[in-house]
Amino acid sequence: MSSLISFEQTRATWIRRLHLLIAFTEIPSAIAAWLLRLARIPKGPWGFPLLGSFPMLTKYPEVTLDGWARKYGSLYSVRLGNQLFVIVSDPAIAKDLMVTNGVVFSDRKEMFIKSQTVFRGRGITATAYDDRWRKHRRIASIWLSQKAVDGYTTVLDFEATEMIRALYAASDQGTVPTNPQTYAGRCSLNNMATITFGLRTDSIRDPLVKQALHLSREFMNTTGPMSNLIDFMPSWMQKFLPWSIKIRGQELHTGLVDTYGGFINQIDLAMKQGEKVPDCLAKTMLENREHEDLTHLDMSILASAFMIGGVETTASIMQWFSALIPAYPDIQRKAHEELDRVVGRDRLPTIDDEGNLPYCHAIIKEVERCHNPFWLGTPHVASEDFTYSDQLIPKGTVVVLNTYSMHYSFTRWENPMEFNPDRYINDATLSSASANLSDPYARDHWMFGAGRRICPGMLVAEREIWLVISRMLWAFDMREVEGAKIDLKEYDGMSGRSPVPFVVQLKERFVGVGEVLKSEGVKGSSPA
Ligand code: HEM
Repeated sequence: MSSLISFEQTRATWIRRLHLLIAFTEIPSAIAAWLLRLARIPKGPWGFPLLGSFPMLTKYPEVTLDGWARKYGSLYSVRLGNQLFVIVSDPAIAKDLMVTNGVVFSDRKEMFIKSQTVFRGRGITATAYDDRWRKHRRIASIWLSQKAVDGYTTVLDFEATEMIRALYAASDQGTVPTNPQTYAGRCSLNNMATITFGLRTDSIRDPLVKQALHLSREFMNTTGPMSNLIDFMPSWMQKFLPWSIKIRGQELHTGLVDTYGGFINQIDLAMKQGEKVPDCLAKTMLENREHEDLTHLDMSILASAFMIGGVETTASIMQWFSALIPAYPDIQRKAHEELDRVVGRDRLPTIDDEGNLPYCHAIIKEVERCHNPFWLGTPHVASEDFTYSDQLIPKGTVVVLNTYSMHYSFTRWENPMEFNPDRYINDATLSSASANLSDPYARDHWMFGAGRRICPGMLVAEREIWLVISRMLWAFDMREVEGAKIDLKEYDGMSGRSPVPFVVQLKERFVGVGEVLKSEGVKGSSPA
């Protein structure tokens, strides 16, 4: 017995040292995983309760969590450093916890990098479930409600056409292999910049495109929900150790405040000088700053949440669509046939056509199922002890929605790994409506999260994505470029995913595409 204790004690000491080693040196995950395996970490249905699973979760944590879900079931726990996580991989459990018991499961963890360093406890997404969150979410809703989105759909329409026209010009009748990623990024950026600041960029060469896309990419690369060991270390370690990620987080914070806080200052000055300022989020915040008690930092970070939450995300779906679709000529043919029949060749599809184009609508849902940019969403936190199915979820537990397992579920979908829009052909709902279905197994997908913290930008996101993808399908026959295979396995980003750089051949689908794009360009004008 005593030898067992001393063996366990020795082992525990070694394991503690091993963790310190990892913490101090941030050694590559593969070596760390090997070392932990040598230390014979105890495994069980509740994951790795004592030792932490960080090294197994650094690259594509969703894949590891999916493997564990298949082994341990739809509700299991994992410990990373000092933090307990519960991983939810089933729609009914997700609904029970995050929707039905939303009063308990709507808090956020104060992540050291995302919440404390980059967003400084602001920006809605990283805010605790408190009065500040309610206030900021209410202000954001003024610009994200159905009425607001209806009001600026002309902007979304204009930017989608602009994007297709720019791609048409760049690809030069399909002779120039083209990477659509920056075009998609600029389209989403212009939409959000118009809504947030009443401004837009004129071309992909505008310096703001580079700066804004860099900031949102850096955010995706530094704020993974399970990828920064520093987030799960004691506060003295966070404070005093020289973590490289800390410097990146601080630089990102400064970049956001300089860039987006700078626009707020310009708008403030213009308003004080009596100049006409377009209606936008920044103007709403400045007009209400005293009444709502908003500091410059509050406004800068709220604006940053729009410029991050609303750019990389929608752009990512447009990019995944562009990367996937060249491999499916039959699917494109079916979409083209539907577009010819319903829309014709004299005009572009619009928002009003969506209900009459079920196959194109299904393609979008299927892209979102197969390539959710946020596989692990933004985790929620239990604000009190909660017992579920006889298992205690202690206060402070981080609850992760494992959408990877839910989207690739063999129980819900036939051949889930296959890209097949037909599975959604009878689902005419928008995802924002599908999220309210009472049967959680009937929901289309979980890309926008769940419960009280569900993405408030769903309505605008869905419209943007529809306008761009339906128009790309209308205008182009998209093919892979010979010798430039598109990689769908690897991807960029820690918290949000987008494809690694690729090129496609964009051939005009029929003679006359250019004429329609030219005339639609004349019809539309930027409201910004
Ligand atoms: C494809 C596009 C988008 C995806 C996949 C997406 C996904 C998400 C997810 C998963 C969450 C966390 C939900 C949860 O906690 O359960 C979220 C929250 C949020 N999203 Fe989006 N989003 C998208 C577009 C947008 C847009 C266009 C905006 C516009 C400003 C936006 C603003 C926000 C904000 C402010 C939050 C924080 C909500 C809160 O914590 O209360 N998102 N989003």
